[in-house]
Amino acid sequence: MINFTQLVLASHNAGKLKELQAMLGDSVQLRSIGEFSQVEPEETGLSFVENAILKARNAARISGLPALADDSGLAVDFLGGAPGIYSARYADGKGDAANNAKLLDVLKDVPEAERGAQFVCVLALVRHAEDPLPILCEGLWHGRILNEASGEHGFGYDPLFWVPERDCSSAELSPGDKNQISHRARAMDLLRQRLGLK
Ligand SMILES: O=c1nc[nH]c2c1ncn2[C@H]1C[C@H](O)[C@@H](COP(=O)(O)OP(=O)(O)OP(=O)(O)O)O1
Ligand SMILES: [Mg+2]
Repeated sequence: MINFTQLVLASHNAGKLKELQAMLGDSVQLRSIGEFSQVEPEETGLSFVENAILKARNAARISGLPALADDSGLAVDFLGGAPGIYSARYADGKGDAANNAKLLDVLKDVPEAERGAQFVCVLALVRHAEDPLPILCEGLWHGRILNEASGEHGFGYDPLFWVPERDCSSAELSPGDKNQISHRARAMDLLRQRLGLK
């Protein structure tokens, strides 16, 4: 069993760091790749898995530490799974508010029954940059896209994502509640099992 006490998180997204560190607890310290480099790798893969591995390898190479990457996004049924791996770049890199505005606009005449969507999270863990056997864990979270933003917590598309099991938006959940049930929580649960942390 590999014993990780320090991992570099291959992400420049502060929301992910907060959530993943809260899920891991004190046994593993996540260090942000921002401590080592501000340069973000180009996400050239065609799948969440490819982009997660690419980001993890890049962070391991730069930091010299084992690296965890999170590639995630929102797959909207009506849009055939878009924006998917392009979720962060949906409004051409203009950020979360612009991404959300674009999604609301694209779906503006779509009825509730056709607004189903999933958050997707793939976690990739590599022991070093050339690791031939990355650990991969996936989590999905089913919900639907609201007609307007609601809630202040979380990040990204959280204000637009209706969570049926809680009858509120993902941004209306407390951070602790979101971390129990989200796509990221499900992927992290599998990762902890794989690492023997539970
Ligand atoms: O729990 C979530 N709640 C709301 N939105 C979320 C969530 N999880 C992913 N998302 C959205 C944010 C971003 O639009 C895209 C991830 O894109 P993704 O490339 O994986 O992350 P990123 O560019 O923000 O940071 P980085 O690549 O440095 O890890 O999906
Ligand atoms: Mg990204």
